[in-house]
Amino acid sequence: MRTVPDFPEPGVLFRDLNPLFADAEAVRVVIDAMAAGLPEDVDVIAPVEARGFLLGGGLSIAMGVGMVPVRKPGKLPVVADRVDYSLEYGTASLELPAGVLRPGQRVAVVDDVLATGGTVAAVCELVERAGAEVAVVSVVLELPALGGRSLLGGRNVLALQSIT
Ligand SMILES: O=P(O)(O)OC[C@H]1O[C@H](OP(=O)(O)OP(=O)(O)O)[C@H](O)[C@@H]1O
Ligand SMILES: Nc1ncnc2[nH]cnc12
Repeated sequence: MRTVPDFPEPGVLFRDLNPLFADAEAVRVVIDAMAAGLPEDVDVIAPVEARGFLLGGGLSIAMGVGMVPVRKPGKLPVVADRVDYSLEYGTASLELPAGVLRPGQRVAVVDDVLATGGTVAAVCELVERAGAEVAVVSVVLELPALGGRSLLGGRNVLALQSIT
């Protein structure tokens, strides 16, 4: 990965994982490590648009479980629920598709970066409001200086790497 200063706005140190995603061996190592860390009783993966989708497909195949994609507004034909949230550089909203996540299912929330935690906290809220359970939040990279875990309560958070 590489660090790009002042993107998408002044003061943000943007951690760009595109070099990782472009490297087949790195992708394999990351997917294998994420899969190895997930609880065995996970029923479904909830990857977050857009960068979480780059991990969700591989992880779904590696784990043998399906996916419920969590999407930005205006993309889903039928919406179960929506949460508005703040992230490191602004505000946004995420939506859960209707009729695919079942109450009681154990969900792995998957994304590339945990920064302020606003994004994955919003996904956890969508999952739990649907009556499902967040078994784990799995990310490639955590930025602990931004305090993301504090927004996630006592939830199980796995990060492959953390940098300050
Ligand atoms: O912990 P937070 O402060 O919420 O930030 C983390 C989120 O920010 C990025 O997504 P972004 O909203 O930039 O969208 P993208 O995946 O479409 O690039 C990243 O992929 C995480 O989802
Ligand atoms: N600093 C950062 N780098 C990459 N993705 C991010 N998402 C939120 N903050 C980020």
